Amino acid sequence: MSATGTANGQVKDAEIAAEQERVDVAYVRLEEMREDAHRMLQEGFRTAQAGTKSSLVDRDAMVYQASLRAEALNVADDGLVFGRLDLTAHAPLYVGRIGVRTKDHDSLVIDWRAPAAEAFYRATPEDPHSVIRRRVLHSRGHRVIDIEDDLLQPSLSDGLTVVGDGAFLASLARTREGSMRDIVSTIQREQDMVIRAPADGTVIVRGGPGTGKTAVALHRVAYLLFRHRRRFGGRGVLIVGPNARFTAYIERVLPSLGEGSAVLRSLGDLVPGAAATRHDSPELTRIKGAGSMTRLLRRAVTDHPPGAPDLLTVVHAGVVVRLDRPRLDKIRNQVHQRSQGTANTARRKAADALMDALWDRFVEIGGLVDAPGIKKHEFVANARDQFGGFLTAWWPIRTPAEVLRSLADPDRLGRAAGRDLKPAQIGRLASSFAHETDWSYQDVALLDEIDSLLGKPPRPTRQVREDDPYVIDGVNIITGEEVADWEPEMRELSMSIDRYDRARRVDDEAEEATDYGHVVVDEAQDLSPMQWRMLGRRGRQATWTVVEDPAQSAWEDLNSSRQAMAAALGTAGNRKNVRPQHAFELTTNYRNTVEIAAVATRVLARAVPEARPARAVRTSGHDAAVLTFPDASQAALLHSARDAVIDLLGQVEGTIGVILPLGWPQEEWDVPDRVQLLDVLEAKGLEFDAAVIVSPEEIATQSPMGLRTLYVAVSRATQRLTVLTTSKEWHTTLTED
Ligand SMILES: Nc1ncnc2c1ncn2[C@@H]1O[C@H](COP(=O)(O)OP(=O)(O)OP(=O)(O)O)[C@@H](O)[C@H]1O
Repeated sequence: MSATGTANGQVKDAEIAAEQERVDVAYVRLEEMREDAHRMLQEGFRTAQAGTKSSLVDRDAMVYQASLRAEALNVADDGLVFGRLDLTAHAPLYVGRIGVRTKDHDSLVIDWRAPAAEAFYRATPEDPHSVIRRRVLHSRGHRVIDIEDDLLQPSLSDGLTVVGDGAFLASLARTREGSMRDIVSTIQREQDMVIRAPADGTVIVRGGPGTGKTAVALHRVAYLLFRHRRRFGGRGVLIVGPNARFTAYIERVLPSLGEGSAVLRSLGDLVPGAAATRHDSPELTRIKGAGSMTRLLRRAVTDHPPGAPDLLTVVHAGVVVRLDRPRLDKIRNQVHQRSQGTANTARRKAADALMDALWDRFVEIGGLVDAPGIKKHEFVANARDQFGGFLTAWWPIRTPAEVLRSLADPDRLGRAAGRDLKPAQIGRLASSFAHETDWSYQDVALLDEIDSLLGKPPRPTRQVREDDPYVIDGVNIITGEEVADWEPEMRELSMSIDRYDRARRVDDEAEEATDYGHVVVDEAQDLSPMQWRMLGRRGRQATWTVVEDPAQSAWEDLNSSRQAMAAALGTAGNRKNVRPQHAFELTTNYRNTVEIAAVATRVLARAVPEARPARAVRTSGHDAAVLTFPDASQAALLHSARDAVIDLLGQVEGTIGVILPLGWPQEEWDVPDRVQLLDVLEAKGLEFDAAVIVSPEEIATQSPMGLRTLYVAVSRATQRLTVLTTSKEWHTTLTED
């Protein structure tokens, strides 16, 4: 039965009041659960005072679990219950942010991720999953303010009231506050299929702008951590987005779902100690991102390091033994070949090889005639004392940053590049590495590659090994570590320090775990092969969720990138090892109004003629404004953009994004904080209530994938879009079908 007319309001109020009673009961119980969690936390701290080592470990685990729980319970306090299902053969079920049970373990609210909640998202009139009526409860804090019903089996609905007036569509039109929100109460069926897809292998999600790819990927993380906590909670979940602006935009979603344990990183800050601050030019991006950089970097790591000596001289029994540069180079090459390029780890091998070569040379030049009967180990013991300093300079322990900076020398870069690059490219690439203070996004992937080629530096053992041949005058010349002749108690102490260090390293940011159980990659269409290699190293055993829209790709050579992606995900290679892959497509655009989507579709038709646009569902009655300023200068266009912003400030309440071509000045405007100026690459994945696009003609032509980048720009707005162009032709392109 559908309530109509003035009665509608009263019926609805009565229904809301009834739901409120039910919700209040859940909140009372939630409060008790929070008290329990706090008691557990305190219990944990009391155990700490008891003080034995094993109780400390128990304490840590207990406090950790209890604080996670307390956090999740706090988060659930806002809009705890958001759904109700009336079923054919079961009492009504309530769906909420977390599961709530009575003291006797009867279910009051089921967690949205639990199997029983699936029907809330999946049921349709064609496939009702025994649901008669689905009801969404909209709340503010503890108060239910609106309800919206869907009747799935009208023939069975006797006695059920049906109310609602399109609150879902209305919720899509809400004002944006600058950061993304969770969508638990309104997840759509096709989105739910992705969120609950099998945990094995790889899930690939494609869809146009605004189809909820990012939202869905984040909810999938919450789902996986809830259903497979042991598996994914232990090894960790990594979420990677394109840039720091984007990670700041999405960082509140998981905490709002009670999930604080996933690691969120941008492509620019995946490598500890190297934060990217800029994008390279399209040409340099293409060079640095290409898979052939692997070869170049391997050669750079195995080359003679800058400043390394060209001559080793030792004197034994009056015999002068020399190893010159060609001999030294040969030794270096052999050691690298045997150690497969992990240069830092190979220092001990290098020391051994030098010793062998010195001895061979000593014999070769007749040393045994001058010092008859001398044994190799005597010669070696003597020679070692003389070559400690040489070894540190000739085989230095290097950092990735030093190696990359060393390629600012065009000769060195030319040697490393071999035939992979043209001379002009070498010059431009070399000067890009001369930046002293800032790395580019692509540089970060190169640093990571170098890190894997260098391997870990030899680790100090903190144990005295008097018999270690490389301990000279109390210093281990391989690791650089000082070793005193410690008393046994000291040895004991040093070992426990070591244990402590290892334990601490787990939550030390600089040494964070690099092999995750699950990796989520957002905006994956933009990744270069080198970036895929960087991600692959963080998920060697991982399952993956990859989210992308090829039509928004800024990366030119999608094919090479696809191969690198398959290698990272373990979906390439022979059939036996191939991990299963589940592909999904999202088809509804929840962000743009129909009017804004129409402009985006016109750009898409030029950028990727064969692509199918997603379907926008919300009409606003406001067409996009495409304003033409023939022959306007950059300054004049920026001035007009500012005027457009001032107009928009009166039209929308939330955020306004001014999207500029790459390299345009992002000048200071005297405008409220809700206005942001950014370049097109920074706009990836973001959304604003209103967007102002400046110079589509320049965005479209300033890189080979410019049209696709423009497609990103025009699909950011939820309510209003203004475009400023100097070109009549672009005016026509954007306004006429
Ligand atoms: N089921 C839903 N209920 C309510 N809002 C939704 C739903 N799905 C998506 N949205 C909203 O639509 C907007 C776009 O979602 P999202 O940013 O995840 O899209 P996307 O596919 O990642 O877009 P892009 O490709 O442009 O990065 C967000 O504001 C999101 O909250």
